[in-house]
Amino acid sequence: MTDTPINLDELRERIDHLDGDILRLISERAECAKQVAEIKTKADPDTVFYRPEREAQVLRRIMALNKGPLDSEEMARLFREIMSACLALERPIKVAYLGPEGTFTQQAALKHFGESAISLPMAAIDEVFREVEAGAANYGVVPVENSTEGVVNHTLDSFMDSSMRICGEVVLRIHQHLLISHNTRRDKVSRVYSHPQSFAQCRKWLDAHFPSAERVPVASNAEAARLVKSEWHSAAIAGDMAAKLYDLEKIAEKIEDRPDNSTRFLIIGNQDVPMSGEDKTSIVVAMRNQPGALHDLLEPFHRHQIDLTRLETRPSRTGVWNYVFFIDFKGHCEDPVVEAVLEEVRLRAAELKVLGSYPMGVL
Ligand SMILES: C=C(O[C@@H]1C=C(C(=O)O)C=C[C@H]1O)C(=O)O
Repeated sequence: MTDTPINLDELRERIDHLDGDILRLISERAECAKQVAEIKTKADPDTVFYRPEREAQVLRRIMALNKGPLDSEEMARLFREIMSACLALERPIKVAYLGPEGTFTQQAALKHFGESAISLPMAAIDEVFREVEAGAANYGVVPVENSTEGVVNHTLDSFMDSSMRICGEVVLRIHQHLLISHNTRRDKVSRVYSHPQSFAQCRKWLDAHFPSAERVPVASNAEAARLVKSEWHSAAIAGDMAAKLYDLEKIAEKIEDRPDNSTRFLIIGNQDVPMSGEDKTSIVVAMRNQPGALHDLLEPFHRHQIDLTRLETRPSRTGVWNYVFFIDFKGHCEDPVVEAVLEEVRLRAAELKVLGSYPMGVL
């Protein structure tokens, strides 16, 4: 900016002018995205318009270019919505998620795909998998691990029986609140509803503030919020989306015991995602039940200096899958070093399945 405006009218005039420019530029961008879609359709009528690796690159570039005063995450969120709207011009993406409406998984789905996506609540994790497998939804969103409470076993188990690929990940900071309805007597709260994971995340806070309230576990935080609506002596622990959906009042905010409480969600789909430059790969490996099996499995990763980000064990359900390990590591399966490691692991394992390579969560 060269000349500094001095009064309110001048500033507002300048803002109107800038808004006109922004509007024109967004429309131009949307025209470009439409043309990309036309080119893609010409090359292949069944093409998928959504490109996770390209979107991750766009967002990373915006964050790197941003000089403030808005912080980079905020700026990336705005661009996330612009991309979401551009993509919806062609065909809105349908995303199945672990419902009901108002859950953190829905929040994760909208954070990843933007508000122009159509989000479809499912009653269980395996239903999310089935909906995407059947083609009724383009993608699915399921929770996989929480920093306080650990792994979501249903999700790992669903991958064992499914051909779904992992197309992305999204990490959400989880803030839990104590919510009441307008007719709850706040001095008479004798019962608290929530999902068991949320109770576990707020255990110390509840022990300190509501030691004698009955804790009633329910299927989701959103369900907890719904129940509170009609009970004058109950409260719910849930997040912002559920609070807004059921119009509840927060009597205590951010009551999670750990300030860094976050949950990682996976995006599942039918797509193999090309390299974005900063990627992760998830595999599931069955090892024979013999001494040193885990060492044999991990040794090639160590030798090739591949950074493991997660290792989980699940009991196998068949004879072949003696020990089943879920491993996440940095790198893409088309990277020659990763290819070499996977080849070595394949020789040592009873079975190896690559669940997908995908961009590391940006937002
Ligand atoms: C425009 C494209 O298609 C979609 C829209 C994008 C965008 O608006 O920037 C990015 C990736 C795709 O999801 C593209 O592939 O470049």
